[in-house]
Amino acid sequence: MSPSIDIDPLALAIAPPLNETPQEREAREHAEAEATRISNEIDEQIRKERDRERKKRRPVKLLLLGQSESGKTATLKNFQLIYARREWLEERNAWRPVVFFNLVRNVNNILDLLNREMTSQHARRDTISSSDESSEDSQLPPLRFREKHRLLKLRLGPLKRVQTDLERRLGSTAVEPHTTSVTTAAPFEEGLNRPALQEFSINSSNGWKSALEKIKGMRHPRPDETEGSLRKVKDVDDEIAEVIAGCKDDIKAIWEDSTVRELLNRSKVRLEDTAGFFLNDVDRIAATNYQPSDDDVVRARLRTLGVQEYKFIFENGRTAGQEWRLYDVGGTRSTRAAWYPYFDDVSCFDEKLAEDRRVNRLEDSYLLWRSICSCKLLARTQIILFLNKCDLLQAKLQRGVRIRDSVPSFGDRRNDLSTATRYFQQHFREILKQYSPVQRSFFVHLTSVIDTRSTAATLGTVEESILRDHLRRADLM
Ligand SMILES: Nc1nc2c(ncn2[C@@H]2O[C@H](COP(=O)(O)OP(=O)(O)OP(=O)(O)O)[C@@H](O)[C@H]2O)c(=O)[nH]1
Ligand SMILES: [Mg+2]
Repeated sequence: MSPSIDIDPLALAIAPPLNETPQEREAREHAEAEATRISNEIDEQIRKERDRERKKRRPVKLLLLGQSESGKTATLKNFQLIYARREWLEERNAWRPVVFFNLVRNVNNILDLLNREMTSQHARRDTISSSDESSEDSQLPPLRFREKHRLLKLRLGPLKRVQTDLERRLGSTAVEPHTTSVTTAAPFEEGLNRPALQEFSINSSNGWKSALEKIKGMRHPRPDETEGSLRKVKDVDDEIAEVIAGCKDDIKAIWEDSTVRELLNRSKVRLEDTAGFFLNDVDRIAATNYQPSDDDVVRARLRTLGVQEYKFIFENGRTAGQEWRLYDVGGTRSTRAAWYPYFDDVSCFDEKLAEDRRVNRLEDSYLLWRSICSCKLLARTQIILFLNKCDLLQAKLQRGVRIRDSVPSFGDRRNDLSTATRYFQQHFREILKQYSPVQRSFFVHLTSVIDTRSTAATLGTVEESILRDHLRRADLM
């Protein structure tokens, strides 16, 4: 039998030559050691590179903060519109009932006001002798309501039921709060009583995201759902669209009526500035075949409850494949939680918080900003300030509203957009400088996030800056 069977050919190949001299042996061993060292170095480099890649590929986390109605969710929608287009298109139609709901709510707000005024005119007429001469209203000529107004009220009556139906479907995210038990603007104050946990849970089961999921689920039935139940949902949708389409002319008539406009003026109600305003788009929306446009979706309003986590992978651009996690928090005082880049609204200097009418919105913003800047937990976090709703600020100033009437320190400065935004920015910058535990840069953008085109450019800059910060941290880790 041949003994070669036991010999490993590889061992044979790398075995030192049999007639090796001591010098040759030393040279060989030195070369082998050098080769091992280089190989280990390469392995180490590969390991480090992989590690760095892994850290860089960690999701970028972005927390959207700001008062209620300051435009956080609208900003998130802009991110989705630009960077996750496919998903956006899949979701776009699910916003149809939300736009219907917003439009119907606009109309019902007018009807409520009209009802109240007409009823109180009746009551005043009945007690004319005891009228209050000193009241401001009595100095103005009474509004003249005609048969037309009575008929409009009657014909638009079914929209009340439509609103109730939609409210039931969308859940509490469709209801705007008018009171709060929380009296602080600052979410990070020491000793602050933390609100009930359920308000803060991620993916809270009653926020706008789940309302949307529910609507989407209704359109794409689960396998266990019968065709009948799907048809029912579709019927309800179409029925609502038909009722609204049937009211189109009356909706336009009530919105364009000069007496109603005067009533809104006297009541200091500016529906154009309210969340989810669609009365100027009735021709398009009050149609049975209505499909929301991109802009409609950005402007549609559902309140955020708790914290809504929204994940997406960049589909295109330099960072395609990078995961981003956006946390969209509810902005009412009772739902303010752990907050990051801070979004705010500057058109609000003369407005009060919806949930607490005693509090000026700008004052509340300053307090919030201070609380975020001084928070030790966020000391090394990049903060980006969006001074949002600049379009509404511009319109307000053009109407002649004077800033100094609500903000005395504004003094005799020019009452125009650039002076106002410079003034507000300066104030936010000083707070940042004074209250940040560690010095940090001040990043600020003047925005109108319902303008998707200009917001795309802003978000490009923001993306760049956030990623740079993200990569710098990855290097430090
Ligand atoms: N005109 C105008 N409207 C805006 C702007 N940004 C947001 N809106 C509208 O304001 C309303 C409220 O915006 P949201 O994004 O829902 O506000 P939010 O900060 O998420 O509010 P919460 O969820 O209650 O905390 C929506 O109808 C938006 O379309 C803006 O720059 N200009
Ligand atoms: Mg929101």
